[in-house]
Amino acid sequence: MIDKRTEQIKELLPVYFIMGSPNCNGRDPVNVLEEAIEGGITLFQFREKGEKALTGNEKVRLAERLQRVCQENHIPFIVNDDLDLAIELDADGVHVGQDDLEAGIVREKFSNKILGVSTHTIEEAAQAIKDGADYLGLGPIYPTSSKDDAEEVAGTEIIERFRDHGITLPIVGIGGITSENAEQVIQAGADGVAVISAIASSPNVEEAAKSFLRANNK
Ligand SMILES: Cc1ncc(COP(=O)(O)OP(=O)(O)O)c(N)n1
Ligand SMILES: Cc1ncsc1CCOP(=O)(O)O
Ligand SMILES: [Mg+2]
Repeated sequence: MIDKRTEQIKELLPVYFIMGSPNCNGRDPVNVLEEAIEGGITLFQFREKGEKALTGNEKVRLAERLQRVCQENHIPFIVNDDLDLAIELDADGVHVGQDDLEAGIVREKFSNKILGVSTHTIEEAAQAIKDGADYLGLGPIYPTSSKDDAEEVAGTEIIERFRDHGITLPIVGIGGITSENAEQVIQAGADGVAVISAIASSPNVEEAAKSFLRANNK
């Protein structure tokens, strides 16, 4: 039986927008986020990484501004990697990968919050599920220029493989996803798509977000 929490998490995943200041082409990330919300994004992850990424107090201040926008619009605010920041801000959740803090430790220290885990193999997924993950991030599905240390491109086959192994946890595909290929990701068995550049770098952020909603038939 699929429980209520799983259903609630699935509802959040259709258009999962991820960004930080390096992804916004010099624009104020607050404006970019407001436009993406206007376009219908369903979840937001603050990922302050890459060239000229903010650190220390500046990072915290930006996170607070973005969190406020999320709160005003009832969009859950997820923090990438940084559990201390998530605890400090009382964020709605954390996303960790295989090189980050162990998911089990995050679950212990940040119980009752949303926990997302990046996995690339069935074994990693089994461990993430044991650790209490709420959803799995699978990718990169397609080539991406938003993550220097990305693993090899996995294609939509990785999603089909996880589903064929009986993994029923909510899944979001990530990496090189555009409104043109998003439907294939959903058809492979994902509950949503996680997107950086196709929304953050778009000349029309609101329209870009809307185009993902259409691709997901939402
Ligand atoms: C939704 C989602 N899925 C996967 C990732 C990638 O996480 P990770 O492998 O830890 O890489 P970084 O994003 O930390 O560079 C993600 N952030 N979100
Ligand atoms: C964070 C991350 N993890 C795997 S691919 C990726 C980058 C996704 O960015 P884009 O949507 O611009 O390809
Ligand atoms: Mg990480």
